[in-house]
Amino acid sequence: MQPELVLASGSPRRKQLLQALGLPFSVHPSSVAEEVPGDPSPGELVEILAAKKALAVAHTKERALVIGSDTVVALGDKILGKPKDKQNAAQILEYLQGQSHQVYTGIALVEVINNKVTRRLINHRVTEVMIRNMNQEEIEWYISTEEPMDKAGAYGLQGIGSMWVDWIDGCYTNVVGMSLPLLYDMMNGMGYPVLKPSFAPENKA
Ligand SMILES: Cc1cn([C@H]2C[C@H](O)[C@@H](COP(=O)(O)OP(=O)(O)OP(=O)(O)O)O2)c(=O)[nH]c1=O
Repeated sequence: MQPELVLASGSPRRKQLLQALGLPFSVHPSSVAEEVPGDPSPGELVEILAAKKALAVAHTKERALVIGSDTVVALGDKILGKPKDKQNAAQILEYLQGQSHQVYTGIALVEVINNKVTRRLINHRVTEVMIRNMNQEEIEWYISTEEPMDKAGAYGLQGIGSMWVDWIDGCYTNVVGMSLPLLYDMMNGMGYPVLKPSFAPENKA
């Protein structure tokens, strides 16, 4: 039986990114709480959460390679996820604007064979992003588009938010939700060559 490639994510961006690989896959969002005890660094946090998401879905599979991912934004001693509400989105944008910050995205690959987790590989990448100064009118207008509301750091580099992103240093897809060069390396490293795929066709049922 061929393994199924499964994306353990409800993020439309991650689905679009994974489609770029041209492999058949299914989407099974996980419903884990995005909380981690202690005081992890941003890199540790995104790796732990990516693994948590992938493992939760892996436990429901018989034979699969499950991909989990998590993105946060870090500036100074603050780690920022998605805004809680519009007021919080404004606070985050006010905090980020005018200086560069780091976007961390973790990827976890979990292999399941005969209902057992056989292997896991976890890693992350960091990209530096510079958001230029935004005035009050720009922040309010941007939030009224709703784009910031489901994104770490309250902006979308791939969308309207790009108007205020002066530059990035590092991997673009890492900011948008999943570094494709990292995923490519991890899949190849785990013995699932992207260019010679052997996954089961997508189950449409
Ligand atoms: C910084 C940034 C983040 N994002 C998104 C990627 C992620 O979807 C989201 C961060 O939230 P996550 O908690 O990483 O992911 P999610 O809740 O959207 O999906 P799931 O947990 O089911 O995988 O922010 C962008 O789309 N563009 C950007 O420029």
